[in-house]
Amino acid sequence: MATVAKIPVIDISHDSQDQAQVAKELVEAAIEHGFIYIKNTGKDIPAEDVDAAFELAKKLFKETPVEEKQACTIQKNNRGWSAMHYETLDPKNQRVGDFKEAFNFGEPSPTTNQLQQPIPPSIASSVPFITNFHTQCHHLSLRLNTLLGIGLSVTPPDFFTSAHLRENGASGTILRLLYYPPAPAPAPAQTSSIASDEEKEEDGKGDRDVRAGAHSDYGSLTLLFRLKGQAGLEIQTRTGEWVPVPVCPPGTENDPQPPILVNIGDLLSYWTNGLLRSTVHRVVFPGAGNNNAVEGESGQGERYSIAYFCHPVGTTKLEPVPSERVRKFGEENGQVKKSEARKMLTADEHLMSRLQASYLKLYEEEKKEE
Ligand SMILES: O=C(O)CCC(=O)C(=O)O
Ligand SMILES: [Fe+2]
Repeated sequence: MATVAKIPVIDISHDSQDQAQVAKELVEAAIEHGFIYIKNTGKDIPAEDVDAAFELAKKLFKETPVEEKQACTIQKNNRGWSAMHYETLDPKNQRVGDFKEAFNFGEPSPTTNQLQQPIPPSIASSVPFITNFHTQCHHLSLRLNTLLGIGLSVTPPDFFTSAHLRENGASGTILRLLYYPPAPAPAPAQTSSIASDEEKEEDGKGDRDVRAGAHSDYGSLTLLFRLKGQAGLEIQTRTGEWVPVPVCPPGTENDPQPPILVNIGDLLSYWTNGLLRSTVHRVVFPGAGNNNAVEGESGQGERYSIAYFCHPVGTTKLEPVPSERVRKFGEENGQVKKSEARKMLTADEHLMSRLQASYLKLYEEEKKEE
């Protein structure tokens, strides 16, 4: 069995807890691993709502006619449907796009609470549920931002939180439903040896599809919901190895839901001079010919996940955050000089540059039209 990622499990659900201590644990995990399990006790996001969100994903990916989804094809605003192979998260190494389908919901309008994008008629009755789930994730991400602010002694302590408030402006925040179909049947044996095929798979450049290519996330924080038994997510350790991230780490087996996996995105890493770590990860097909499988999980069947990509208000200027620890880290690691030289980006500019690299077709087509 595989050696699994050693990611801390943190419980932020008790109001009576020592917030400074929880904040410290969260920040240390964000620095060391870039990934943190948040125990899901159902207080922030009720267990039945997580179940309902996965039911909605099944309806969208399994029962909705493809024409309805096509009419909502993803746009430059990053909202809508992304068909199989449409997105390529690791364009340098992938020959084909990701073996997945996804649907992105942008933030509801702060004034009307409506989604501002086309929605397939088959799931139109679920719009109030989607906006509510979006808002529940928003509140959890605000709590995490507040704890990060406390843990990093940022001044004022609500610096991160106020940069993320919906009422302070529009952001690139997305709630994304993901569907990964079952593993394709292995290609018929060719004349080449099995060993060399395996070698090609090892470096991610094999013919066999990768579910989500190696990447780091773009925003500040990502909240990831997964289903028990469905393997596939791996992170890259500091020494370059790929290790699986179990859905239910020890101590969470009896919780109402698997923990919510939180990871730091590139924007927050950039904003903190690289102190908080944006860790590279991918989704693969563990199991066949690869021993990176977690006990009790399977990697060949279909897989669902739900990601909430949290972004600050688009106009936020990404100057290093006001924290002594961030400043010192930047100085010690030569980041400060670089940051003086670097063009000061806004959160929207930062996101745009990343989207262009992974939606090759969308931006190629637009280039031709220009
Ligand atoms: O499906 C997963 O487990 C992870 C997906 C992911 O990393 C992403 O969409 O950015
Ligand atoms: Fe990701």
